[in-house]
Amino acid sequence: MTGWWRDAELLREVGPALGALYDVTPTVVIGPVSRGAMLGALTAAALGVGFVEVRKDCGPATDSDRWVLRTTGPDYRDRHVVFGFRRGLLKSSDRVLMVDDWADTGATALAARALVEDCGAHWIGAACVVDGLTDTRLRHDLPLRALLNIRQL
Ligand SMILES: O=P(O)(O)OC[C@H]1O[C@H](OP(=O)(O)OP(=O)(O)O)[C@H](O)[C@@H]1O
Repeated sequence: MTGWWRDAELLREVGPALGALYDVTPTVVIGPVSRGAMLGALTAAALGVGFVEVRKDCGPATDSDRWVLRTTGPDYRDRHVVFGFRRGLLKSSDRVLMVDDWADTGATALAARALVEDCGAHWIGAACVVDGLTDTRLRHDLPLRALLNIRQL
């Protein structure tokens, strides 16, 4: 999928398209490293809001600020990944859109939602390029919306 960004037109259009998946306008976009961060930044720029990178296996040991951290359930590679960011980057008044390239188990998106809730902020949902959810209930429960379903690839 990373080869898609080589196409200039697709690169220009993907941020606005992801940003249009929900009617609610976010005040901030978040995206997990690495591809979610790249796409999230494009989406935030298209929406005219800021962006927060959800970092992987990184935390307060690197600085003195307070962090929020969540460990995923088993993801598509059966890993338990610790995601987080500095607590001060999200305010309780924020409306937060998560962006990623694809979802499989949904473990990454569930951890991102938990982080947003830990900050007392409003979670809008996850916006992905490809919906490959194995547990289809998560599509509604997260919620998760996507530009493509994996069956279309
Ligand atoms: O629904 P899940 O099972 O959680 O899987 C989806 C996640 O996995 C991929 O990231 P990956 O961990 O491969 O990181 P990368 O973007 O750095 O390649 C993808 O970019 C999502 O973030």
